[in-house]
Amino acid sequence: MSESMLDDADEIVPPEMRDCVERLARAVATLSRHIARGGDAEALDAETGGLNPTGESSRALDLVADATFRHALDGGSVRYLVSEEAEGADEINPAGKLAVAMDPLDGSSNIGVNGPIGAIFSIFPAEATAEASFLRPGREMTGAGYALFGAQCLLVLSFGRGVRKFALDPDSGRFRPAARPLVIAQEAYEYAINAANDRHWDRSVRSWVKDCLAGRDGPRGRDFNTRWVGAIVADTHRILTRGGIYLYPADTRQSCRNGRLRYLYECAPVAFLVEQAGGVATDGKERLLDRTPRTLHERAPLIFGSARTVERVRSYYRFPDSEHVALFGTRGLFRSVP
Ligand SMILES: O=P(O)(O)OC[C@H]1O[C@](O)(COP(=O)(O)O)[C@@H](O)[C@@H]1O
Ligand SMILES: [Mg+2]
Ligand SMILES: [Mg+2]
Repeated sequence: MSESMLDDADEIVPPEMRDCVERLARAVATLSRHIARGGDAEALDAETGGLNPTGESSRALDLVADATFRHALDGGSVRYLVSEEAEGADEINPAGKLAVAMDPLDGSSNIGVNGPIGAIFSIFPAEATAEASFLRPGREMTGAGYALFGAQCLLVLSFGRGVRKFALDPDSGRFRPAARPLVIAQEAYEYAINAANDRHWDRSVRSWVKDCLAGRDGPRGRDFNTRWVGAIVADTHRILTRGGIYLYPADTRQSCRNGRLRYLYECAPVAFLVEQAGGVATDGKERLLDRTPRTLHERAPLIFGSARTVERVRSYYRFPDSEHVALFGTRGLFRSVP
């Protein structure tokens, strides 16, 4: 293997995932350079004329990212690869022992405005077929991570023993680990939701948001803050760093009846990282990682973040709104639930 891309990789990355992670890290560093010297954001953002498997139009950078990761993984320890940009799973090395599902470029709508974008992936043990490798409960993944191309180029990884953050040092071209693991605050008063979808939400979500918006004058008795980056990787990173909650629930739009984000390579890796950082990820009713997708590009509702804050939203799903205020409002019986 060529020189490691990550400092302290021996201590942080399990041996069976080392080759895969080194290759992913190399692809991230390559992409970071490509984005930085891309010059004209319009060129990276150019529509290719093609649609991805979930019907969204692909941008030039989506395809560059997809090709960069494929090239980096070629001939390594990954047997099967699923990408947001390709319909089926590809067998890239029959001798490989791992299966990787990825969104090679997340937050495509931010490309043209030089906003935060990223890449996100889950790693499973490869089974005899691609279906058996991917169409299984998310909790069976053995690793997950994301790259965030923001003011810094970051790589955030978990292999089931906490969450570690690395920053790319542009001088050495290597990823340096942060001293401490990422841990999510148990409670926070900042939420992320695409409020333009208000009229499509169900009663539980609408009444939770309504109570947050009412601030200190409402049943919650305190003011909230909102944030929405439009790239799940960047919204996740903020929550891993300073707490909060993110919601992309199912809604009444045809395309979002089962949520907006794709389970295998958006919801599930986020859920894995969030749980490893001490947070909670749910579809509103069930633990996200207990879902088993039936198709590779299946969508799922996603609510995750600070444990007590997510628990509060779950209570809105469990109780009709009037009952809810009586039980959990400022003067309710269970005032201690945040
Ligand atoms: O702005 P919208 O359409 O509500 O959706 C936002 C969500 O869609 C996504 O951008 C989808 O990712 P892609 O850019 O990979 O298609 C999420 O990262 C993000 O949170
Ligand atoms: Mg995405
Ligand atoms: Mg994408």
